[in-house]
Amino acid sequence: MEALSSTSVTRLSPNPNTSNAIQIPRVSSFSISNPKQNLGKPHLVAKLVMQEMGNETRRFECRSSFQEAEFSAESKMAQHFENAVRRKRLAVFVSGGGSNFRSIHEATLGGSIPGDVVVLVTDKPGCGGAEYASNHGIPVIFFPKTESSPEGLSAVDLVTSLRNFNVDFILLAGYLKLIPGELVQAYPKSILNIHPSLLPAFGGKGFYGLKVHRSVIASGARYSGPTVHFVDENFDTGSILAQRVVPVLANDTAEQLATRVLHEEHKVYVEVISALCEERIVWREDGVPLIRSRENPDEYS
Ligand SMILES: Nc1nc2c(c(=O)[nH]1)N[C@@H](CN(C=O)c1ccc(C(=O)N[C@@H](CCC(=O)O)C(=O)O)cc1)CN2
Ligand SMILES: NCC(=O)N[C@@H]1O[C@H](COP(=O)([O-])[O-])[C@@H](O)[C@H]1O
Repeated sequence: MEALSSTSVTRLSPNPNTSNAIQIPRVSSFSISNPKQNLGKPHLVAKLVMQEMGNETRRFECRSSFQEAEFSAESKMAQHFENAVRRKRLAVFVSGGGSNFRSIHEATLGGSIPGDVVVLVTDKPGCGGAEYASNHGIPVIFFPKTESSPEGLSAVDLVTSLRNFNVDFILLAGYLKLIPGELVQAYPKSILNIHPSLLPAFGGKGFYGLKVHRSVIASGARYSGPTVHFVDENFDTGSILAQRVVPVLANDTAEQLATRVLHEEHKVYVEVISALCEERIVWREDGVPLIRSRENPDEYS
């Protein structure tokens, strides 16, 4: 009887075009060295299929009649190593000054986000964000194509272009146009937006920039703050991932409140993008996304 020194495994590994490997896996293979294991005949090598049970719980199910194989410490380490080392490729969408874009870009350069901004997308080629991108050697794509701007890309061409850049995640940072269904479907659970109010309040069509802060002040709300959420096909209705609270002061102008909120935006967006790139987003059974703490993997926020 011939002993096997390794077991061939079919593994479902991250699809580079999705936020979370678990969603649309791509099949690859590797070996688990297993000197103690004797599966008998070589042609009866067990085919192991990794079943993704969420980011947290993973196990191998043995599809042969021989045995059920537990997810080994070694393969788990291999998975973590692969996730840890591959920097994610980011596309940022902007329409304005781009201070969130700059803070994201600086965090990628400074090491707090394990990813790289590989392309900037804008509907306003002359905006501050596009200028910053050009000055830093980041390619700029013009989107969308409209009657008044026929040089912009169509949604289908934008998806192709982002695929060509091997983009993993899309980050909206003050982008003021509706993201079309084609893009949402091409990047499931992989597009984030930051909005300058505590959603679901003060969101939706017409709520952007200073209009949001004016409405918050006029409402009498005593607290406001940014929300980071996944993008679905409507304005501001995607799953909420993180929020920060700031006070609304008695004599606030919209500009003062905007400055206070923007300060928090820069911090929370970088924190969330770090978690996304480190694959620390997990989806609760009811569909709410949570962030696993880097320091204490048993804690979620
Ligand atoms: N499919 C989605 N697309 C976008 C989302 C989203 O959640 N799902 N978020 C927005 C950003 N957003 C607030 O976070 C937002 C931006 C703009 C508007 C709006 O009313 N825009 C005006 C046009 C403004 C202009 O071009 O100057 C409009 O569409 O008439 C609402 C919400 C990004 N896209
Ligand atoms: N509804 C979308 C929206 O209002 N987005 C807001 O636009 C500003 C862009 O600033 P920036 O260009 O300096 O990052 C930010 O406050 C962002 O939350």
